[in-house]
Amino acid sequence: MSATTSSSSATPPAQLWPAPTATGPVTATVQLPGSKSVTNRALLLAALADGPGVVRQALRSRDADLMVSALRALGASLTASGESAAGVDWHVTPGPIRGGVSIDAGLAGTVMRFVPPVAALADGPVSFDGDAHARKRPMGPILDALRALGAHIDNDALPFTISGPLTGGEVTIDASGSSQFVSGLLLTAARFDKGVTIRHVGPPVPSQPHIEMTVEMLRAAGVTVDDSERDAWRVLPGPIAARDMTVEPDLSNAAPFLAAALVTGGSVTIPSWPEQTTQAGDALRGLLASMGAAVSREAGSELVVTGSGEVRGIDADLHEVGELTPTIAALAALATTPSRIRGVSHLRGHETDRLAALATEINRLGGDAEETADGLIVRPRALHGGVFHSYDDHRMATAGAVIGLAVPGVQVENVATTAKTLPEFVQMWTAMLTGSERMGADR
Ligand SMILES: O=C(O)C1=C[C@@H](OP(=O)(O)O)[C@@H](O)[C@H](O)C1
Ligand SMILES: C=C(OP(=O)(O)O)C(=O)O
Repeated sequence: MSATTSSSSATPPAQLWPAPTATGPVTATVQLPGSKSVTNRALLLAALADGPGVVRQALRSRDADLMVSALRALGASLTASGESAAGVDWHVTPGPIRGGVSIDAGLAGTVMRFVPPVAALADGPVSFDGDAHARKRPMGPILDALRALGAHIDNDALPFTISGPLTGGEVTIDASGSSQFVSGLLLTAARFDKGVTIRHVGPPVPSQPHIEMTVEMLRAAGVTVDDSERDAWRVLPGPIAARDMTVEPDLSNAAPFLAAALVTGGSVTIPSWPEQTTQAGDALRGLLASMGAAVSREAGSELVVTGSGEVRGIDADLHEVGELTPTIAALAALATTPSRIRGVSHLRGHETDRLAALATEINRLGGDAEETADGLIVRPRALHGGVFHSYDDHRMATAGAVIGLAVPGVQVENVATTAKTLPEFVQMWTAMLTGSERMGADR
């Protein structure tokens, strides 16, 4: 049958979600499920540990499910209990690391960068592939590093096959494209015979808090990590202790909900905001205050963000917290004064080229956004309705939802892509706007 007569071969129509427009100030308490970054580190460390462990209130999402499948394929046993809106408790029993398997990384940076070092310890070759766009995400520096440490790898990006043995040792790497190159090597390094010493040479490494998260979680598992020298990390070989730990709520996924307080002049409360955390989302407290919000932390560690009805522009270097850029850019598109976002050229290697995507989609709605070499300039201009494309990027989809709060007629294409880290996004967003007192996960 020819393509023109086969309905099954036709491109399916884009799924458009009418982003709800707020009819007044939002007042809501939003409980967020667990952090993607903490969940996927915790699962991987549990699978490499010296005995059975538990990861509690873990995120259930596409990226987390991909990590679970990858670790199972490599020989760990993971069983779920207590599944609720708050997440799931994973009981993880490590096993001998098994080769001869294929891993699907989807579009998950934490799978494509964190799992190959584990696979290099397997007793046979392990193949990796992912979504079409995943093949474009930068992998070269971590694959070169694994080669330098002893592994054989047949490509410089997805798809590739990796085989050990990997002994570890010293390696120099340019991690300016992604902090995940460093985190990926560090997470497994204690299991390499010689441990690992990583030296970064190149423009500054982004997302330092995510590297701190890696180091902190390794130390909590009894691993010796020396990060006293700038741009160098040393992990001694040794056991990774089995733990029983609980995942913090995902503070980066709080961003669009907190942004709703600014856009509508309302108030959004996030319970269980950690007192101390390495999550990038903690920077929202300062960023949203600069854009005009009143931000307070209440007893019992609730975070409350209250908008005045006016969103102010911002000049911010988001190099350390790049994953907050889509929400900040959406707010900038609704602001009364110009904004400049700097330091985030590495976002071109995220789920999509986020700088190009944000400028294109804001301008498609009548806005005035300009890409720079390392960020965006967004100037105030009245927006109109239209389709906001997500590019299979969960944070683009939620950025479209934020704009839709203030601009009637915004339709977000493929909002289902939010399943990467927050499968309940649409229900939680709708509940926030319809005034349910508490919504989201019960933590
Ligand atoms: O290690 C992690 O969990 C992450 C590190 C960061 O990656 P980059 O350093 O590539 O930006 C961040 O943007 C990503 O969402 C999650
Ligand atoms: C960059 C992101 O994800 P990943 O872990 O796939 O790199 C993100 O969640 O913003």
